[in-house]
Amino acid sequence: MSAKVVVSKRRNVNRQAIFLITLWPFPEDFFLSDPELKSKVPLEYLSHKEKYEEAVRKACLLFRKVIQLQNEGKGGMDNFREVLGGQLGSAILPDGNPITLHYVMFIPTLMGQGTIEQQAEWIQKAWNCDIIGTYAQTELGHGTFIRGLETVAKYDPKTEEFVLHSPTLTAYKWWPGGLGHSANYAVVVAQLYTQGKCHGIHPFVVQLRDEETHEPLPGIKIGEIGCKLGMNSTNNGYLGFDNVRIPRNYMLMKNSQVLPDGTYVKSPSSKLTYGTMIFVRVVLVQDAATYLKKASIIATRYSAIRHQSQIKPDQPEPQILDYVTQQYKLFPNIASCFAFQYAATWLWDTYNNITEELETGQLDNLPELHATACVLKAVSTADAAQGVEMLRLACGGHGYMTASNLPSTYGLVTAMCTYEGENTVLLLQTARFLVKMWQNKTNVYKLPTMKYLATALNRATPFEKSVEWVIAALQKTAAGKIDLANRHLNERVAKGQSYEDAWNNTSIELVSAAEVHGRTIIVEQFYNTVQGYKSRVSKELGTVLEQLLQLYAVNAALRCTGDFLRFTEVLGKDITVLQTWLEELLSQIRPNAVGLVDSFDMRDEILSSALGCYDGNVYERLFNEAQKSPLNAEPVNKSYNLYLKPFIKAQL
Ligand SMILES: CCCCCCCCCCCCCC(=O)SCCNC(=O)CCNC(=O)[C@H](O)C(C)(C)COP(=O)(O)OP(=O)(O)OC[C@H]1O[C@@H](n2cnc3c(N)ncnc32)[C@H](O)[C@@H]1OP(=O)(O)O
Ligand SMILES: Cc1cc2nc3c(=O)[nH]c(=O)nc-3n(C[C@H](O)[C@H](O)[C@H](O)COP(=O)(O)OP(=O)(O)OC[C@H]3O[C@@H](n4cnc5c(N)ncnc54)[C@H](O)[C@@H]3O)c2cc1C
Repeated sequence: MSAKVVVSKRRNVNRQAIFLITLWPFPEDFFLSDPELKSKVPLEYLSHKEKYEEAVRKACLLFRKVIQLQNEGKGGMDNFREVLGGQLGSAILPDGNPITLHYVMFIPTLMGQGTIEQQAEWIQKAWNCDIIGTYAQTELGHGTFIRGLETVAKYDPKTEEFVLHSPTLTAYKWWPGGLGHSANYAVVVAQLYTQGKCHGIHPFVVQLRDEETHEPLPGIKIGEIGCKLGMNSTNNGYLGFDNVRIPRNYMLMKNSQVLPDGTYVKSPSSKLTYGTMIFVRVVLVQDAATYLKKASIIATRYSAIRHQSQIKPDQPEPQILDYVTQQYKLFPNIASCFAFQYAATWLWDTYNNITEELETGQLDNLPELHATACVLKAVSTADAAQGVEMLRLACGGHGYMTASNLPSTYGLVTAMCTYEGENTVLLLQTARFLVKMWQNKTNVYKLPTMKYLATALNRATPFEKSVEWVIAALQKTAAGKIDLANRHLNERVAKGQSYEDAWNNTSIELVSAAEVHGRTIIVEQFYNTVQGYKSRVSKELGTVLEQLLQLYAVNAALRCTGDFLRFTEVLGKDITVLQTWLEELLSQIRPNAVGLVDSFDMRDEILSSALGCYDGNVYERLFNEAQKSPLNAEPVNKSYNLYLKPFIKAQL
């Protein structure tokens, strides 16, 4: 990963804004210049079935090109990450990729949960795409509470096979990407029974379809779940089993095993089964940054083009970018792009370090990684979804056009708040960990993202207009909220409630405490990154990064004013200083706004937006896109003579 300075000079605003980005040596042109990866007809004018068929065509070509690059020694996992992620991936397949799960969850699960022998058996086939897999965990009746999953896998020692069965309709797998018509294998998460005892959920490799004819195998009931808010080419499917037999060694046995006679060998930790879910949550923070960057570019460039109303009666209509309310919609989201990018990079490095430890049997840091991945996925995806919607609204009617690509981007980013762990549930997971740390304070000193909890509660944080103060105030607020929630938990238990009831009755506070903890981590990572860059970049870049950091921090503080007044020494007058500081920063960032989003370096083909093109020819592009509507192929539609005309005549 090489960091370079990209200088973006906008001719029509004649300003220089530079932005430090991490450049992946990724050959975008190799994909974007391929005519076969372009849609002949805008997707929105295809049928549901045509959209899926077009997505499969493109996905196969996309991955064929990635494998070609790999065979030529031009990159490996990074290329997959680029074509699967929210940048190039969603540009080529804006309605979702039906093969994503093969790479994002099927292969990682084989690697994370399979023995060496099983990896040898399955991984090459999967990498060669001899088989296409998905990850089938969620059921019609359960998505969050995976210990409640109903699909069963009963071991038959006579034949040394597992029998998979869906005892109820709610046991049907429901949601897995690519499951409907694309994948022919799946990792299926099921309740394992052997020797008459249930040992909880475990992962199994199951063949779903014939490798030649793609026909569903006997006992397999399979299909797609229908239209959704977005991602309608992802081919999310359903899967029911009617006593389907698989060999014993189709149970992924890295962590726990079933011996030929049916003896169950327990895993060193039941949590290791959850490993795949951490990986995706970690990469989703990067995707949240990517989708928010895309929407920020579109809305900021459009705001520089759009002229509307008057600020002064004798003046021409200004760029809407000059309205402070518009700047308030745009600039904090631009700052969030940087914040989530830096948090994603830090989390990715942390994940890789801890995953290496897990390989050596060291589980100490797994709980903190889980808690941190949960809260950063929840906060970044929620903020990104809210931000994309705010940026769409900032573009007025044209933001509501499909041609703006903002509705589709919203459909992609808002799904992230649900999949890979619904956000509230993940925040509660983080809260569970925080309360445990709080109750057992000796552990807190060791954990990097937690050590502030040891001192923050009793530390004086007199107000000052600085990022350092905001971080200290957020930390003190997080500690105060965890402490208060813990006290309310104990009070409820003392009044006779069970711990579980007390937990449920305190859960609003617990979720809120976890969220503030997450924001503390994000601001601190942003701060650390900027401090690290300042000595290595030009003064002007350092100034811009500092402005963005301050904007992100002061906006985070203003979102917490109620809690700040409760848990820190801040006073009402200090909140006024924060508000004024925010307005000063909006004005300081205004000259660099377009340059900053330019430096996200997303080409027009990636943006796929009539509003966000680099040349700014918004109106011509909107009008040209309108001509692609099939309705415009003829001046009078047949419905006139069939319905309208008789209707009108009948009224005369
Ligand atoms: C490459 C880039 C491209 C990106 C493209 C992306 C496209 C993506 C496409 C779409 C893809 C979408 C694909 C999909 O959507 S795949 C389906 C995703 N589904 C989920 O994420 C389900 C969410 N539910 C859960 O995670 C569990 O059921 C929870 C945890 C909520 C409850 O469960 P349970 O009832 O058991 O909870 P417990 O509270 O008793 O916890 C028990 C203990 O376990 C620990 N624990 C729990 N979880 C983990 C964990 N994960 N790692 C490590 N540890 C973990 C926990 O701390 C606790 O420890 P302790 O406190 O007892 O010590
Ligand atoms: C686009 C998309 C793609 C997906 N892809 C896959 C896939 O490939 N493979 C797969 O296995 N799954 C997949 N999923 C399913 C996804 O993982 C689940 O939707 C998710 O885990 C949430 O579970 P659920 O839908 O059952 O919601 P529920 O768990 O029923 O949640 C519904 C509501 O109940 C609340 N709730 C639930 N439990 C608690 C609790 N303990 N405390 C407080 N509130 C609670 C939630 O906060 C939420 O508000 C996908 C989902 C989507 C939207």
